[in-house]
Amino acid sequence: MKKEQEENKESVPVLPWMRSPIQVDSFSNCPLDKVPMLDSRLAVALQSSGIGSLFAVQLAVWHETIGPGSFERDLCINSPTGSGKTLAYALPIVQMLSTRAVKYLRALVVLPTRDLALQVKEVFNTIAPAMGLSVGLAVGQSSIADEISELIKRPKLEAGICYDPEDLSEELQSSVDILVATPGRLMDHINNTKGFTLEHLHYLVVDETDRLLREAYQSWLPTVLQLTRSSGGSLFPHAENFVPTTFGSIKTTRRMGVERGFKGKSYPRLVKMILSATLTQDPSKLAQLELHHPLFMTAGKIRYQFPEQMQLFKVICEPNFKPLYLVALLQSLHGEKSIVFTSSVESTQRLCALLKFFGDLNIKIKEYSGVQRQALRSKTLKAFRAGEVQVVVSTDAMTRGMDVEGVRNVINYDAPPYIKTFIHRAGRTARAGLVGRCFTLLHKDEERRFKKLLKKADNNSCSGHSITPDSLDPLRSVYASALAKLKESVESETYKKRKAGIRLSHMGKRY
Ligand SMILES: Nc1ncnc2c1ncn2[C@@H]1O[C@H](COP(=O)(O)OP(=O)(O)OP(=O)(O)O)[C@@H](O)[C@H]1O
Repeated sequence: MKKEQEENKESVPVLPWMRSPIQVDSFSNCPLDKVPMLDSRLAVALQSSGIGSLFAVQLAVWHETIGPGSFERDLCINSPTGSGKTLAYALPIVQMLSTRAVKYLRALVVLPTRDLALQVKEVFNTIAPAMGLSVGLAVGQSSIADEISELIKRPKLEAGICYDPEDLSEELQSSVDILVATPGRLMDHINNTKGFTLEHLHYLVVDETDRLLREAYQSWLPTVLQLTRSSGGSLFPHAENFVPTTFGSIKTTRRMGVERGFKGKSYPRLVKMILSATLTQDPSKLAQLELHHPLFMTAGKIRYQFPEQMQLFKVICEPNFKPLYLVALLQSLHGEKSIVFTSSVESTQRLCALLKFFGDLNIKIKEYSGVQRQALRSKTLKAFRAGEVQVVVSTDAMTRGMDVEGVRNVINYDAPPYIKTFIHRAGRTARAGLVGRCFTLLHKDEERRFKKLLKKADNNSCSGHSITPDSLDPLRSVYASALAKLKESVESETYKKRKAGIRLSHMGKRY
């Protein structure tokens, strides 16, 4: 409810700087050889990963960073799902850091989940090595010891000499220039890892900002800002080791009324880039980021947008027969890669079990949710990416940012509760300018609410998609037996759980 109020309240931005944004859609795709000042090594790396031109948002951000904008302002980017926001920030950061003389941790990218962080690291991996830069990951995928050995370089010690551990910690150095992290593991390293420091940080990217700002995660944001804040003298004591590029440096002139006390003075500062397809416009939330003379970049007039190539459909289902409609719909899609979203872990588990009891549907279906082990989630994603799995039934754990090539359909098995959820779920398809379809299964009495929800977004025309009796009727008897099997399996599981619970409570009494 609170989120819904926020969505309505924010339709006209309160903050003056948000009312005159840079319109991203006034830019168009630009071939790499026409991108001003793009390092030729970067162009080669991009081309070898199949990228021949920059998308609109990438060019717009390039303009404000490497181009005339010269990283003068912090960037707040609201651009639709699949429009290429990751490269939009990765490219200028990599190009800027390529001239660095000494290796320090200079760029930090924070994401809300492990899978997203892994994905973003892959993007950096396609361009950073070509520029001599290394990228690290702090997400808790491996043990903390393994992660530390990836992130921190130890000095080579001479055999036979006794070293004071305190002296050694002074000599520890970062092995990476860019770190992609989730807040929890980031805080672990800040608090406990010897040699891990943010004192040389020049770039902070907060991807999926609205989601990250909603969660406090051990006060990660105030901590990062505190650790990178000026302490009176030079903001970055080792800034002299950072050689500014010929394209513009991150030395910036503070403006009066923006940061008091720095009028006319120029010095390096922490550059922030925040991004989302549904960027918050709430002043109190944005204030937490302590933005420097922020520049708002957005695509289109309405904040919530479905990708242009997205087709929206609603499927009206008979009461109690939604699973039947889902199966008929999946069959009509003939094994195209699809994601089915449900409203909860329990709903995901039950729907997956029910689909299995339907017998051989000729479609490989897997479950994905936040309560699964990371290894299992990664395995599912890998199989889905490879096309070995055609349908993933997921909770909203897959809603944001996940980029799986070839997803043609998103199916809202349970209607999305908020427009933000709808935008992010639907945005798993129709990415990078490709076509995609989003189906929402509804009961008749949900239709009005759904219509209201859609009105909040641009590109919102939604057609009816009917599932014909021809495709439903042959499935009815299988459905009845699948339901009976599910009921049986749920009852046996409940019985087992209850029994285990009784045993545990007995043990509790005994010990
Ligand atoms: N210039 C480009 N040319 C071709 N493909 C691109 C280009 N830039 C990005 N892509 C591809 O577009 C897809 C979407 O990019 P990305 O994941 O960065 O989108 P996004 O805007 O961050 O989406 P979301 O809001 O859902 O996180 C990816 O598969 C990426 O490889």
